[in-house]
Amino acid sequence: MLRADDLVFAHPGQPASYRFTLEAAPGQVTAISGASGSGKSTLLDLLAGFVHPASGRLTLDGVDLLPLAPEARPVSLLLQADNLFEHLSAEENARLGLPRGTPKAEAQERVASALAEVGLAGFAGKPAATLSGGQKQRVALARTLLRARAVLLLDEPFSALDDETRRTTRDLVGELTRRHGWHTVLVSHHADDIAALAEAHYRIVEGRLERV
Ligand SMILES: Nc1ncnc2c1ncn2[C@@H]1O[C@H](COP(=O)(O)OP(=O)(O)OP(=O)(O)O)[C@@H](O)[C@H]1O
Repeated sequence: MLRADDLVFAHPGQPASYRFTLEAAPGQVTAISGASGSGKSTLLDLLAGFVHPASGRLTLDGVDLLPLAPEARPVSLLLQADNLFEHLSAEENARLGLPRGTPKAEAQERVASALAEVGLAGFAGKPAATLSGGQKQRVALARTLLRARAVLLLDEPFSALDDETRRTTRDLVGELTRRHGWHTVLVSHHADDIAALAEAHYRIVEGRLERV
């Protein structure tokens, strides 16, 4: 279980502070909604370690995450767009999820398997710049698979996609979350995405997370 207990944070120069408490279970999508400017990205930044709370606790299965730098946290982050290096191929982008020094043959096999799992077998050599928005998100998910981190943070990951692609990409996120036991935290202001995907839903109101 990913748990945030009373994480207190204020942006420099802002008088009001946030106080976030939430639980995100493995194999489930936990949705976060809230008005523009309510603090959704700030919450993800706290979970990822890009900003530090003044007080509170953040644990994954009892392990304290707060002392860990962002790259040492068991956390992957997927944004609305711009998740890939455009000049690299699908395969090269996905491979960035593997530890440096992974033997070449093993890396090729694991990248091919991850691309197949996200429905992109046959796309390995394509430059990212030539992929559609949905295909790019799938490559980013393949990289996340290879990273094998227990927490996946998604910041409006379907917003740049057309309706049909958003449904299939959304279904894929749900499948991968269940299959790999990810603690997936989805920031979205789309009620239909939340209804289709999330087992739990919090809304940010006046700096607090309210269970919906
Ligand atoms: N680095 C910063 N310094 C000061 N204030 C900031 C900083 N980053 C964000 N804020 C402010 O904190 C508040 C919350 O911002 P945040 O980006 O977390 O909201 P959000 O809910 O993700 O909004 P949106 O839905 O519009 O993306 C906003 O009022 C924003 O202006």
